[in-house]
Amino acid sequence: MLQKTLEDPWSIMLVASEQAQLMANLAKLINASKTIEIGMYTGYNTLNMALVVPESGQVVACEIDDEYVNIAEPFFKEAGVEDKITVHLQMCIKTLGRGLTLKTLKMHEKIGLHIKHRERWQPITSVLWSGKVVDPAPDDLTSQALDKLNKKLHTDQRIDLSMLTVGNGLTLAIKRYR
Ligand SMILES: C[S@@+](CC[C@H](N)C(=O)[O-])C[C@H]1O[C@@H](n2cnc3c(N)ncnc32)[C@H](O)[C@@H]1O
Repeated sequence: MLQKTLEDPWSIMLVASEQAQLMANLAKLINASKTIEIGMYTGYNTLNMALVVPESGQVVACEIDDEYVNIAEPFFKEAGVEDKITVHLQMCIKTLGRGLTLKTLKMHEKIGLHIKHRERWQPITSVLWSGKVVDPAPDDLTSQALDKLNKKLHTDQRIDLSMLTVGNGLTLAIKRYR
């Protein structure tokens, strides 16, 4: 899957392997049985999650580009985890509107979603966006959105935050219980 993805002109979108490994370990730590991937791309992290959730586990993957779904699905099958994965080929907002409650929630902020969730923690990738979040250009809406999200999370009293300089930046937002 990795090799196939690296042939794609947009392979820069691929999650960093050390991020994927950390998220898999965290998912194991909390015994996650359901995960959602918002922006699946060629399915690297979706497969990563499907390999760590239990047999009865569920991985929901949102993707709008069928080209990526077509790349991903044979690899899910080859890994023997296709029964755990449900791919929704549509705008993620439609899938998320179905009242999913999930223990681990990966939000790709480029999608521009603010998700209110009831679960404990949420990893968010690409929060550094190659450093462009430091001084977003006036026409760079993605960097502006990420900068806004980072600042919002930083002051949010409902969560504890860890922003890791791994890959393109990984934020772990952990809900406070008190
Ligand atoms: C940075 S890539 C995700 C990388 C991926 N999570 C991985 O494991 O490597 C973002 C993906 O989100 C998809 N996407 C963008 N907007 C979307 C939307 N509104 N709903 C669903 N998918 C979306 C894009 O087509 C792209 O494949």
